[in-house]
Amino acid sequence: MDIEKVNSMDFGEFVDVFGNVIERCPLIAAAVWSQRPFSDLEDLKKHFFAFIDALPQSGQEGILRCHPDLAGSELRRGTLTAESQREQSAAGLTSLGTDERLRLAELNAQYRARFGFPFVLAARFSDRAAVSRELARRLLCPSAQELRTALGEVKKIGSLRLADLLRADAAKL
Ligand SMILES: NC(=O)N[C@H]1NC(=O)NC1=O
Repeated sequence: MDIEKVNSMDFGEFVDVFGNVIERCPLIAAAVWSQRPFSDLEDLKKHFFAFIDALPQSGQEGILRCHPDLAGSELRRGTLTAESQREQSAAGLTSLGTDERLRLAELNAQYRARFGFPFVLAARFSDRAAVSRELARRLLCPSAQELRTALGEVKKIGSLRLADLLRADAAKL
């Protein structure tokens, strides 16, 4: 999809297409639409990220809380968004053995109890061993640093989703 196509989208179409660039936060796409036209993909991405950066800490933590746990109950129940399902599957989290799943669940619970939001990691840049390792490592980080790290991961996830959307549509042309 070229940027002219993006710039020509009405509000409803834009939110339909870009509403899950940031997991379960269509409000961000709704706000970004008002800032069109965009010069290119990078510019579009910058608007998504600037919105996140401008939020107060409570809003940034809210974004993190919209993310499902990695290898958590939503994956087991089949209620993940299509994007999250693909990402967790790519990291091998859909085929964990019981022990590994329970260990991740325990680490996820400890992380949430410590920081007040779920552990977020761009699963497509990772694999099942690295997810546990990172989770155990980040559990020990100071809160302010951890908020920054987690928001960086949200941006990595968003970048990959935006790139997919623009590429996928190009393939159809
Ligand atoms: N908790 C968490 O990191 N979830 C996200 N990570 C990812 O790559 N997709 C998600 O839904």
